[in-house]
Amino acid sequence: MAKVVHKFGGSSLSSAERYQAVAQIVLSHCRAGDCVVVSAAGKTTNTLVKLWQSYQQDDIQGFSDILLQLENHQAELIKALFQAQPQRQLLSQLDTELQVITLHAKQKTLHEAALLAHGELWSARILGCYLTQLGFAARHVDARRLFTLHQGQLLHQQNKRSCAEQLSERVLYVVTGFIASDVANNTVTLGRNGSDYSATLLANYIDASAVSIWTDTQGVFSTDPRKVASAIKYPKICRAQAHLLARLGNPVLHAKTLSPLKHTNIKLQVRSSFDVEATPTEIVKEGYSKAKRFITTFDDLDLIRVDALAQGEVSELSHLIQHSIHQFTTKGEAFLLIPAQSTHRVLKVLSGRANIVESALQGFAIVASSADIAQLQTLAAQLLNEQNVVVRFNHQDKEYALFLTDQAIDSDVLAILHDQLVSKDRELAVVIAGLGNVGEVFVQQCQHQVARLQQQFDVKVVALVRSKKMLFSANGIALNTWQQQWENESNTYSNEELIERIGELDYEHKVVIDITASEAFSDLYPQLINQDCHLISANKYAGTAQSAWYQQLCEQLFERNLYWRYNTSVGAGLPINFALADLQHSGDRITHIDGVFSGTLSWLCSSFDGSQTFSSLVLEAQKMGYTEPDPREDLSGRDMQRKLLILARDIGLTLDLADIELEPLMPQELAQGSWDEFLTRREELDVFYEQQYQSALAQEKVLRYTGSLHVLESGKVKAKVGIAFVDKSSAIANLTPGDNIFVIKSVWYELNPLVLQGPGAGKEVTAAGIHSDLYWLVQMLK
Ligand SMILES: NC(=O)c1ccc[n+]([C@@H]2O[C@H](COP(=O)([O-])OP(=O)(O)OC[C@H]3O[C@@H](n4cnc5c(N)ncnc54)[C@H](O)[C@@H]3O)[C@@H](O)[C@H]2O)c1
Ligand SMILES: N[C@@H](CCO)C(=O)O
Repeated sequence: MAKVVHKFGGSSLSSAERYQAVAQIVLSHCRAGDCVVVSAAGKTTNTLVKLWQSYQQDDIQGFSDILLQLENHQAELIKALFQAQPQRQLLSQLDTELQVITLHAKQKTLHEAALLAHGELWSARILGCYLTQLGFAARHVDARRLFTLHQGQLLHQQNKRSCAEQLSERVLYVVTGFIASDVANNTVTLGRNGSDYSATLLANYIDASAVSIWTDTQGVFSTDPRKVASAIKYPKICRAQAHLLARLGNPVLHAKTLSPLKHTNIKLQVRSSFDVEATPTEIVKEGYSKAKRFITTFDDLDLIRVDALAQGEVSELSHLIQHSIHQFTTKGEAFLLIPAQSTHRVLKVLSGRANIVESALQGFAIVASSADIAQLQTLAAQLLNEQNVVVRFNHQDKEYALFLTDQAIDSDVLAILHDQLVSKDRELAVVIAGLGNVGEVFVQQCQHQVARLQQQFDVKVVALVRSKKMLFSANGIALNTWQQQWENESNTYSNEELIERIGELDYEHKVVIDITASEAFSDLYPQLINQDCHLISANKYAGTAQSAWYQQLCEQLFERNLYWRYNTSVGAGLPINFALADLQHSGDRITHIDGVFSGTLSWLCSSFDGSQTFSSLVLEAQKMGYTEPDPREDLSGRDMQRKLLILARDIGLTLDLADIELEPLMPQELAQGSWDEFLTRREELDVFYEQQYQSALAQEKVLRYTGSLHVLESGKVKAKVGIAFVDKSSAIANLTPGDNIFVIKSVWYELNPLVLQGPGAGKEVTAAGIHSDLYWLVQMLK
């Protein structure tokens, strides 16, 4: 079973209550085999650093005071969490360790990293024992036995083996963060945010499926939420943007934390241990999240120009000063942004190769998609000018723009920048399934139509799905070059992958447009609804599924506040569903629906004059894109039966297909077998049709295929689709080939019915009808 690594930072473990809260999280979120990585409790590392400094300064009194402070804090935690024997044992272990520290200090043999390691060792031990006390099989582990470095480089193969050997039992392992050892068994630390790094490293070594970083913030925000109340918490951001933010010094994630995940599928999330119910931020792989906008601020930085930088030099410097250093090149010159208090150390290392360009700078960087960055930079410059903020240095890169200023960017200015620059547009991700006759035309029309919708809503087509392959791009597919993108980037997929990828989309709204003729695809609707997708269907299968399934689908949509539009499933682009809905909204009661609801059958019956065989006309209708993929769905009357059922359900009737009588327009025997077999027997269809045609003529009538639904006084329903011989002068006899006609009677339209007539099939009108559904969905979401 896939393992998960959970990491709890110091703030999550700052008191006995916090340990108890963390233990509850572990009990509800972890299983045997998972790992929990812990930092030192509260400010323990800072106190240990002070202890080290007093040792170095030979401050004996200071040393013993700080040691006592540490002892009191740890003893307080132990006494609050344990009793009797476990308490005595933990206190005695603590006492022994403090005595060893005192002894080493006296002997002048203390080591900095080994001293700092105590913070994590104590938290792992306390949490491990506390979980055991609660009955959870847990064991604390010293990460120095798992992670070994040689000359500053982690020995990945060896570490992977150590993890496999030492973390093989079905218990929960509570592992120390931050620390490792070198090949001579000396303690080394993994640097700033080292525990996060330990967690992702461990996840890589044990092939975990996910890492959760539990912290005191709720996730990753568009800007500092303590300064800007309207900061947006993003449920998903992609790794590249998280990495860029980290390089720019944003404190939520460190660049190093992300590196062990680089070529893996391990999921990473940042979530609050103080608010377990809050939605976390997931850091997802490229393509699984669209680019977000951020403003990250800087304080007290120096800008230095460097002659030449060796490979890896910036990360070494960054390690030295325990802070991210942002590096960039502009006009052929290399620059570094250094926290002012560390500039001296950096310049010393770069000895003579660097000089300060600007000092004591404040400022911010806007991070956004490359398509937006130039426009955002111009807008930011204007806003700063309006706010009288002087820009001392400014740099635009592919995915960010940097503004270094004299004054601090206070909360008011930051709020203005955030309001103007960080998009809060409402967004809709569109997934289009089925690129056949109608689907291809729909995508063509999308170019123009999506551009129109963009004026009201941020609409992006993010996936094109055929039966075997799909093209998925969370940032949006370029509609003018989609065929090319399809050639280069489409992939085979399974339904599970499709649902998972749709679930990963971090858009405010999502819609799946089903232009397939596939029952199997409509079977996915409940899963799509579970992923919060609205639905638009040209496909009739879900609308005509068994009542129980259909009802449940409608309830599921209702519960999740989702919309389902299916304008084109009856009458192609004709607004029949609108007409029925409008009548009912105005208090009317519909009693009769009669007419011709099949474009194919309308065209066939109106076009047939005996000059060519009926089956050759069927093939022509197929070519024109009127028929279902298998035209027998039309000839059997099944397609029209489906349409009548959809209309019946629209007027509030609980019917199933079996409740609608059906008379086929072809011999029953031709329904079996493949389409090719049908073609070899097409003469049987011709003979059948000719006979019906002649019978109608003999009665001085014409042959049509019609449907009718009557709601009787008693409330009983009579519904039928089948062959009809109609008067030559009737409206149905004189339909333009391919047209549908709906004759609606209601309480208010009783003697003079409401009639709706027009093309009932065809690629263009149907595709346009689906666009109408998309338009109305956007209006409903606005
Ligand atoms: N043709 C019309 O005039 C018209 C009018 C109204 C409604 N419709 C409905 O629109 C739908 C499409 O009609 P069409 O004429 O374009 O049919 P089509 O057969 O030309 O196209 C359907 C496409 O869906 C694809 N497909 C099948 N299963 C799939 C799956 N599981 N996932 C993704 N794609 C899949 C097929 O490969 C095919 O390319 C049908 O449900 C039809 O009833 C058509
Ligand atoms: N085959 C269908 C397409 C529209 O649903 C028809 O001819 O009416």
